Amino acid sequence: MAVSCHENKHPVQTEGKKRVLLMGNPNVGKSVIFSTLTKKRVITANYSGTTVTAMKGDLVQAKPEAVLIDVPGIYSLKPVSKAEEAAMTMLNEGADVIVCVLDATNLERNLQLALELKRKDTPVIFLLNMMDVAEKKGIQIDDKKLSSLLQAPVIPTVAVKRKGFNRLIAEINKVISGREHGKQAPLTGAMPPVLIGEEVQTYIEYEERLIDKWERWTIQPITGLPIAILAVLLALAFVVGAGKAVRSVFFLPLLNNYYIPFMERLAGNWTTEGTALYSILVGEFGVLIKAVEWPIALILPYVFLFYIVLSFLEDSGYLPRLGILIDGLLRRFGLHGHSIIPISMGYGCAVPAIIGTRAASSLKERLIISALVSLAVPCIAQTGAFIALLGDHSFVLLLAVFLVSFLVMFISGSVLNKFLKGTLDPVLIEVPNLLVPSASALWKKVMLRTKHFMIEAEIPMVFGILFAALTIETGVLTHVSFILEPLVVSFLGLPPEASVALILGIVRRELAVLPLLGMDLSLAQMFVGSVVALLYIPCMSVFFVLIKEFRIKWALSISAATIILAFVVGGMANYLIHFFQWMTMGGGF
Ligand SMILES: Nc1nc2c(ncn2[C@@H]2O[C@H](COP(=O)(O)OP(=O)(O)OP(=O)(O)O)[C@@H](O)[C@H]2O)c(=O)[nH]1
Ligand SMILES: [Mg+2]
Repeated sequence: MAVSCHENKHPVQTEGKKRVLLMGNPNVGKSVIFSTLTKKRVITANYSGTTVTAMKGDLVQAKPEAVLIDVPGIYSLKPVSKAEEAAMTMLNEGADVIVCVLDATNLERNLQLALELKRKDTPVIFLLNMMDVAEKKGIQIDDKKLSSLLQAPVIPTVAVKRKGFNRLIAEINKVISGREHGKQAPLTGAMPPVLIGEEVQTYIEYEERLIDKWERWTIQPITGLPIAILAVLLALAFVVGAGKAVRSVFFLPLLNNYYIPFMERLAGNWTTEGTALYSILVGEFGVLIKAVEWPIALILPYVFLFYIVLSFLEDSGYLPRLGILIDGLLRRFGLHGHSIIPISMGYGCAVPAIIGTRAASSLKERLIISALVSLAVPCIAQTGAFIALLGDHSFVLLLAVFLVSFLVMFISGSVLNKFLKGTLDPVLIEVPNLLVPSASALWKKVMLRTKHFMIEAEIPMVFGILFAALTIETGVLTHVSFILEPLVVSFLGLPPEASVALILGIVRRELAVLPLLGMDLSLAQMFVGSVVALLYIPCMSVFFVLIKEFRIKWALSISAATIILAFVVGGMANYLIHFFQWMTMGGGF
């Protein structure tokens, strides 16, 4: 039996359990099925290339016990990206059964891979997913006929509503228990996908819905560009406006009126005001205060709101549409429209953005995206810190920091495109169906990401703050500031204590900005400090991801380039501001 021969092939990964592979084209619903059938939360989104590494989980209700593997999406068995290579590795490691998910709204294209998988020596169960969307688009599929043409079970499903899942589990159990094995003959002389499609599909007249109209409007440039501008502005207004409101109405009063006085009283019970311990606990960088104020009161609202917006854009299928509109612009710096997806993710956090580049088809493209995201795309935590620093003083300066970010991205992208070897493969951007995001899926994803942020941010933040408090109290910082003084004071025009931001910025990007909040800075100094922080070295987690994804050579080169650029651009900003100040004060010609 094929089952036993596979057992020997992968004893480690599946611990003797049966191995069920979930395969199919990108963006057909594999990860939704995986999350439901394993109770393991993985990220799903309405664009191709969401899953870039295989995920494993125990298949609930499987008899005998089985492991379900969510394999990155592939179009054919010839991999063109890192993610697709990972998919092929999973397939080559063998399986007891393959569950091949087909998108019912795109049957012909999906059948290409279906036929390739069916020619393998492993039983396949086909799922005809997205049946709800197909129905609304007037597509009817004769699943029984498809089943006889493919010589395998075909189960119509609506993954987001768990429709068809009982039958799926029953079919999987039949195969892995050995009851049905052998019934499936390998496919020989099958019809080409187009003919199968013609044979099993009928299109019926259907009334165009509003969402169908939006599908057209969002990609035609004449309507698409104003929609894109409106979408970006709305997203910005929502994150910045609602974030500020939540902070000032809820978090800051709670913090200032209750939390800080309480902690000060508590510290006062343990030690007396003025001692080093008191300062370390509740002073300028008091760990009891800043470790709550910074990540929770200043940053968390923005993180939460940003992930609502990003998840909405992801699940609706809007991002690839935006990608099509700015494809021409992105091609100037060696990228193409689909790169909008990792770049948008980078505005949340650079780590998943860099990992997400595994879906890209060339190393050059992966490197350019990763470099840009590490260099000039502020993560949401850092953006929150910019809003806290600049938002209350000058909205124009806040926009100016983002303008610098775009300029640096544009220039460094063009330079990298010129100097990095390799060509840009002509990639067709797949346009997914526009979907109305499900509120519960959206909520779960936002909570998952916010939880990750809190876990990732809080520990380094506590250590960073503790480090700052200790170095200030022991006087070490004064010595370090002295070494950095020519750079920080003379070149960047910042006060000497701003060196603490540069030191902490190594730990996390927002820590390169937050210490500036408590300093008495002029608007010019705030702007220069923000520009330096924006471009300054990627934080530690990003650095380690760069090493893992590329080689240490690239991680070091990207980090060195960012440090140099941060100081050069920051210094230039300082000199330019002073030059203009001098001119406007009558010193000019
Ligand atoms: N309406 C509807 N939406 C679905 C259905 N199945 C999945 N989706 C949505 O389709 C999108 C893609 O789902 P994923 O599970 O991320 O797709 P995937 O196959 O894992 O994609 P990759 O990881 O890119 O290969 C998500 O926005 C899902 O919510 C379905 O049956 N009906
Ligand atoms: Mg997936």
